[in-house]
Parts: sequence; C-alpha cells; structure tokens
Amino acid sequence: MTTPVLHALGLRRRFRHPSGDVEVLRGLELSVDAGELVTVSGRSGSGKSALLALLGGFDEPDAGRVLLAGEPIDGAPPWHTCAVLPQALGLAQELTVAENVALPLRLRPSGDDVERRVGELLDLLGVAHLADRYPGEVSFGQQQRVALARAVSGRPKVLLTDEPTAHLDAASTPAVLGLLRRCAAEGAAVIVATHDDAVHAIADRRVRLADGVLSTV
Ligand SMILES: Nc1ncnc2c1ncn2[C@@H]1O[C@H](COP(=O)(O)OP(=O)(O)OP(=O)(O)O)[C@@H](O)[C@H]1O
Repeated sequence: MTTPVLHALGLRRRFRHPSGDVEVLRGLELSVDAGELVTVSGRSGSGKSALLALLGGFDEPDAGRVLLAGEPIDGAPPWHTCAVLPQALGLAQELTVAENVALPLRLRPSGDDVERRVGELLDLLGVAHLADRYPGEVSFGQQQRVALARAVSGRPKVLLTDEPTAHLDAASTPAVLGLLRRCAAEGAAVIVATHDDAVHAIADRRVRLADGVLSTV
C-alpha cells in the first residue's frame, strides 16, 4: 500500500465567537495521492478555507493531525513541499510580478532555469506582458494568476488552492485549469476549494464539505 502524500485524520476545529462557538470541522478525514486532483465544494462558510489553512500548516486543529508523506506537519512546510494559494493571494507588493513567481525558485533552486520557468508560467497564464509591473499595478484577476504561477513555480509536492478561478473571466479560466491538471500530471497532490463547476469538471475526485465532514460527490 502506498502512503498518501497528504493525509488528514480526525480534524476538528472550533472557532470562538461571543454569540456562540462554531465547530467548523468535526472529525474530518481526507487522503490525497500523488498525481491526484481533488476538488472541495461546500456552501459559503462551510469551512473550506479553514480546512486548507489546517492542511497548509497555517492553523492548528483542536484535534486530529495532518501528515505529509506520512510525517506530521509542524507549522507551514516550505513552498517546494506544500504551496498554498489563499483567497487573499499574499503576493509580495515590493516585488515585481516576475520576481514574485521566481521567489520559490530563488529560495530553493529546483534545477529549472529560473528566467525560463517564470517566463513559461506567465506566458501560459496570459500575463507575460505584466512581468515587470508590481502587484498593485495589475488587476485582481491578473494577480490571481500571478499568485498561481508563484505557487507552482517551485514544483511543490502538494498544491492547495482556494477559489483559483474566482476573479477570472471565461477566457482566462482554461489556462488555470490546464495548469492545475499539469501539476497533477507532474506528480503533485492538488486540492482545490471551489464553487466553480468548470474546476469540478477537471477533478479526479470531488468531495463536499458539510456539517464538518467530507463526503464523496
Ligand atoms: N479565524 C476565524 N475566527 C473565527 N471564525 C472563523 C475564522 N475563520 C473562519 N471562521 C468561521 O468559520 C466558518 C468557515 O469559514 P471558511 O472561511 O472556512 O468558509 P468557506 O467554506 O471557505 O467559505 P467561502 O466559500 O465563503 O469562502 C465561518 O462560519 C467563519 O465565520
């Protein structure tokens, strides 16, 4: 039996609110293999982003654990192990588009020619002409594609993305879908939280988050 790249066991997460606590995750289980693309659906507020934060090591569960290649995570792993594309994007505002995408490769060389890898990803996502601009000088939908390029540039073993097509028009979406599929084809475990049926359509497996647990769609 092979070890899943990403394995969540019995995850529980409760948020405290003055009006009453909310238990968002209630013993959630998830296992994703290398090369698998899994989409997570669920109503707004069902806990998709909270789940990604736990899987990416940005938040800690109240109970349960997350294993990466069989080992418990201890905080957020490095980008080449697990890359996260949050809804807020998190681009470095003082770096250009190209410098943002190059960052994971500068921090840990992957053997790729940096200029070539960055150029190829920006070109693929239709934002190559913005390479020398700063994030504040491009639209939010363009920033979203830049942030995806940055997330994948270091060839992470796990890619977690939150609503990666939320700000895109129909013409820009296929390139993003193609890149997500390509990451999986190159061996990454890809998990996408989304409301977009076009993203669900390219999944190997679809799960739905409701009442704090996942079920297969
Ligand atoms: N840091 C936090 N503190 C308190 N409550 C939180 C926190 N993060 C999330 N929540 C609450 O947890 C629930 C799940 O939020 P989450 O953002 O994970 O939902 P979601 O499924 O990603 O929603 P959407 O589809 O709208 O992005 C919501 O009720 C939210 O208010």
